[in-house]
Parts: sequence; structure tokens; C-alpha cells
Amino acid sequence: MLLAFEHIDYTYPGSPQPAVQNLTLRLPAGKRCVLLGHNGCGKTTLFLLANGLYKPQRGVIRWQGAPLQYDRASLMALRQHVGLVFQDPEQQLVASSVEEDISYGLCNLGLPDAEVNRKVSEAIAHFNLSELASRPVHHLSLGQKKRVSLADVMVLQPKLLLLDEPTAYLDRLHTRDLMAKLHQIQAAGTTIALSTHDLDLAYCWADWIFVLNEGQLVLEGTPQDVFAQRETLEQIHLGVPLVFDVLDKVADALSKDSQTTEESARHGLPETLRQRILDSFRAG
Ligand SMILES: Nc1ncnc2c1ncn2[C@@H]1O[C@H](COP(=O)(O)OP(=O)(O)OP(=O)(O)O)[C@@H](O)[C@H]1O
Repeated sequence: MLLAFEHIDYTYPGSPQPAVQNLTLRLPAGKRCVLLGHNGCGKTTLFLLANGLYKPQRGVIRWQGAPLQYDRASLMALRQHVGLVFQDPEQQLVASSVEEDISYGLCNLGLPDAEVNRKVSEAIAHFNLSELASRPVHHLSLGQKKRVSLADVMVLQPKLLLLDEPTAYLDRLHTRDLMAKLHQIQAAGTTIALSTHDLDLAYCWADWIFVLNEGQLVLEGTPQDVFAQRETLEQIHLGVPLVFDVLDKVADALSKDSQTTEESARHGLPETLRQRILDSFRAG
């Protein structure tokens, strides 16, 4: 277990409602985790608590079993292991050029210049940023800024990578590229947790899903198990991925179709076929 939240409450100063309430959640090591939930359900707050930017009013957050400490040195150490990519890259990017921005965290660690330069060059190559390396950050597109933000965090080689709505504002092609890159990062040993509202993306990519509603954990499990809980998901107005809806409609149509064989009329869509179709939507 990498990161554990135990009975966490967090209320923003002056706010009448807690943003996170009695939240107990464990991020399993080595997984592709997704936090799913509506706007305002507490996803960003959870991430800000996870890397110590906020301190809970109640409960304990543990990193590899040890409770978080909030002194400067402990937070610096924590943030080396827990990298957070903000939803809005403007909150992440601090320097004037891409190269400088990627070197910022490494310089803060006090690494020798030669090592900083080597790591920055590797990150630039790895994240396909060569053409942008010397460009001013404020000249980049939003998608490019998001790529730089990810490089900023990954250059520190975190054990846990948190991404707050990483696909927001990305087109289909760039979403696919990003998810493939995240797959590689996880395969190389980094645990990933990302937040999204996108049910289809969660189904295709995650191997563990947490569903949040009004600051509380309502469901967790494999995508198959979570999306089998249609009733609970409908109750919180989240619903299920499109492929589940389509398959249910096909099954419904088949069972009503007088032309179908007796077998399919009785069973709608055969379970093995339904499962094969669902599986084919998941990342390999
Ligand atoms: N700085 C703040 N001050 C007061 N309340 C806040 C602040 N930031 C967030 N909140 C409130 O806390 C709750 C949880 O917000 P949070 O940003 O964590 O949700 P979210 O799930 O990340 O939402 P979104 O999907 O829209 O990004 C919301 O009710 C929000 O209005």
C-alpha cells in the first residue's frame, strides 16, 4: 500500500460543507487508479491532501505506512515521491522556458548541474519536447503545456504520480497519446492515480476505480465490478460507460425481436459475447 487516507475530513476555511468527509481510501501500489466523480465531489482536494499541500482537520494520511509530517523537510521529501500534475498547467509551470521549467524541481533538490542537465535532456527526449525545449512557456498551446507539466513531475521519478483531470481540454488524438504514455509510465513501475469525469476513459484505462460523491467514497473496485453497480451509479447521476448502455440496449432489442432464435430471445445477448465485447474495450 503506497498511500492511505484514514477517516479524513477537510473543510475549506469559511466553507459550510466539508470538501472531503470521513474518507478512507488506500491507493494500491503498481496500479492504474482512477478517481471518478462529478464536479465538486472532492477529487482535487484529495490530491492536494495527498501531497501535503493541505492538512486534514481529522484523520491520518500515511505514505508507505508512516503518517505524513508537515514540516518543510518532510514535505519536500514526500513531494519527491508523490508527484502531482495540476489540472491547470498554469498552476504548475513556473519558469520562462521549457528547459528551465523541467530543471526547476531538480535544482531545488540541490543536484549538481551536470546531473540536472542530463536528466532534463532525457525528459525532453522522453516526452517529445525537443522542438519546444527553448520556447517560452507562455507561447505554448494548452496541450503542450500539459505535456511539459507531466515532464516537470516525472523528471523527479516519483513512486506515485497523481494527475488531476489530465485529459481535460485535450482532443482525441492527444488523449490517446497521453493515456499510452501513462501506460508506459505505470509499466515502468510508477503507480498512477488520475481523476476524471470520463466514464469511458475510466473503463478503458483503469485497473482500480474509486467513485467519490460529495466528498465521500461510494464505490471502489475493478472497472468490471464498479460498473456492475448500475443502480448506485444512477443514484448519484454518474451512470455507466457508453459500451454498457449500448450492450444493454442490444440485449433488450434482441430479447424483443421475434425473428431471433428461441435461445437469444430468452437470454438477450449471450453473456460470453457481452463479456468479450466489454473486454475488447479495455487496455491490454
Ligand atoms: N479554495 C476553496 N475554497 C472553498 N471551497 C473550495 C475551494 N476549493 C474547492 N472548494 C469546494 O470543495 C468542494 C470539492 O472541490 P474539489 O475542487 O476538490 O472538487 P473536484 O471533484 O476536483 O471538482 P472538479 O471536477 O470540478 O475539478 C467543492 O464543493 C468546492 O466548491
